[in-house]
Amino acid sequence: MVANTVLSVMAYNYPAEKISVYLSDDGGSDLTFYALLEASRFSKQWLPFCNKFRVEPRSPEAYFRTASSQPLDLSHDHDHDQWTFTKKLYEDMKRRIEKTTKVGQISEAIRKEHKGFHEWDFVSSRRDHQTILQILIDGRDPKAVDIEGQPLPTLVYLAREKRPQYNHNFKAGALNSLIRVSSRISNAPVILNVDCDMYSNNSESVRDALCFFLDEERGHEVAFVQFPQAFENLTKNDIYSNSLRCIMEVELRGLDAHGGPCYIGTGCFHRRESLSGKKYKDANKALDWKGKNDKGKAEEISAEALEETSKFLASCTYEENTEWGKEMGLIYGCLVEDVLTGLVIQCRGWRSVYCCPERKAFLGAAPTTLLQTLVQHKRWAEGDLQILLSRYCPLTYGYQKIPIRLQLSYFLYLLWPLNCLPSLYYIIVPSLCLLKGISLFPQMSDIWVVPFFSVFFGNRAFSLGELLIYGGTCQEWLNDQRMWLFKRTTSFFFSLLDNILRLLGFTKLAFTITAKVVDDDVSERYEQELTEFGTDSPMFTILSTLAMLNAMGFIWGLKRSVLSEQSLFLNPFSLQAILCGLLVFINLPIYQATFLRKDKGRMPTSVTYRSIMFTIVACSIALY
Ligand SMILES: O=c1ccn([C@@H]2O[C@H](COP(=O)(O)OP(=O)(O)O[C@H]3O[C@H](CO)[C@@H](O)[C@H](O)[C@H]3O)[C@@H](O)[C@H]2O)c(=O)[nH]1
Ligand SMILES: [Mn+2]
Repeated sequence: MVANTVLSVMAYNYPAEKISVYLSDDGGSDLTFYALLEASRFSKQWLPFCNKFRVEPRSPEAYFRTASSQPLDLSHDHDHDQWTFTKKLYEDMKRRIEKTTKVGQISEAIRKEHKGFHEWDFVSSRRDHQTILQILIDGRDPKAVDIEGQPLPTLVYLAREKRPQYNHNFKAGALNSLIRVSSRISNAPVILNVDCDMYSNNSESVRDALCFFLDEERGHEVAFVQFPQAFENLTKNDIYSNSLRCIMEVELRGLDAHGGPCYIGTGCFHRRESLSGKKYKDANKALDWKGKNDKGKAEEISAEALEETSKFLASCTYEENTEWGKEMGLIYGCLVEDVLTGLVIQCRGWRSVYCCPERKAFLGAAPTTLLQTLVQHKRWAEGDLQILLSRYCPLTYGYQKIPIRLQLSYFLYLLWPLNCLPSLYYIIVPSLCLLKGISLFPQMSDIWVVPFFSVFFGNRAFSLGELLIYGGTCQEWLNDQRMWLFKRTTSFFFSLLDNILRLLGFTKLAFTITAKVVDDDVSERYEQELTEFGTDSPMFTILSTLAMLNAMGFIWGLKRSVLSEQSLFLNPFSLQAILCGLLVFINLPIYQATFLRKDKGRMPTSVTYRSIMFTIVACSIALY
């Protein structure tokens, strides 16, 4: 995966000598280093190949998967041979990397191939090691050329120093190390940041982004150009609502109109100055692109010397008593460091741009199980609420710095966690009250039902329309509704709890990396759009308990409204029963997973027992 990410960005349609690619390996693994070494060798074939055949996308894996047979327009036999040869080279490389990964360690023969492997003699664990900095391709070196003699981009491997006693600040810390190290080695004025689970899908993106930065009238105001996140592993009806279709297609465009999209962590081009803490006004004077572009003082010294002298920039102690993480680079202490950093940059007077070219600029891997999605959203929601409660709250921090429209737009996300409270209320209370016989809503014949209905159905119809316009399906909309429900009762609820615990001083931040590898039978169920439970998690206990509660409420509701003498319109319980009915309908996959399914992804019996117990307790309290 990493090799493909790297190759895809090395192969941008842009002069290679102006591109430098840095890989940050927070896992500090020699296997990753090995994969990068293989990629650096293969790039000598791959880059000219991409140019010649106008390859798209430029991740070899993705390209050869879609173009598994040769393109038809190859004119010469020679071209055919080159195409087949490159494909074979790629497959050989892939096989070697997979074999080594399976064995789990680097063989002696490979270790001899590069001096960099010796660094791992001193690595005691992935949480405790020195800085490892290796320049695999030195773009300044006249010998660093591809098979056609054209220059190659610089390629650098970095595993920053890790020590157990230091706080590493997760991704933000990794990016800040990269910013410093790259400023010594290449110091390019524009930085692209891509997650390791994505690849460039469009070789023109660099040029697209530069169009905004270099715009004669307004380019100098632009701090970052954000591309939407898109995923290649979604199912037909996007069962876990991972496409974030509405956010990417509607909301971020809206933010763009209000002063600029937020920074969403990946697929984003930054102006280096905006990341180094400069205010827009100050930076403006220093905007001398040509002068910055040459490699400056690094020109004379050798790659080894450059490695040695740049290492300290990625050490644990470098940031002590500096503004890094506070005013400079990405801001620390927040689980959505990206959104926070984007907000701070905008408040310094810069603007940002949202760029959605027809051909997707980046494609990534979305979570493939329900639990992964819920955990990911818990992390996001937790970070969002953190911003809301911190001194960076857009309303106060952004006051008179960014337009009020933009301040309010941020609340769209920052209020996610608090959303769990009304949702839980509407899920729990009406059901319990049905059991007890308390009527909450007016009768259907009452005039007050009109505003209630129009808000509820108007809102749902609107979201359905939005989704359909942007290419979704009705089933996808239904899945989306279900995921909203699930996220609100679990992810958002837990993120709220965790925030409270953190404010009370009980817990520390933990970044749970979104898992990427799953078993074959799990991915098979994902393809079939079967909701995956299968593990015993408190999140599932909540979902299952609520589903049972709603079912009880619905049964009682039917009894109270249908079996009574009053007509549906006059019965005080009918609205409550309808609400429970809707919830039961949306929860159908849960009942199915609990009572009908036999596969490994069904609801674990432990969860079922526990939730039956909770439901009985809740019902008895309500009834007596
Ligand atoms: O200690 C860490 C943790 C994460 N990462 C990197 O951060 C990226 C994102 O992590 P991932 O597990 O893929 O999380 P996602 O939930 O997919 O990330 C989304 O949400 C994050 C904010 O929580 C953003 O930073 C990401 O860009 C966005 O894709 C990956 O490239 C990781 O390698 C680190 O370098 N060091
Ligand atoms: Mn990711």
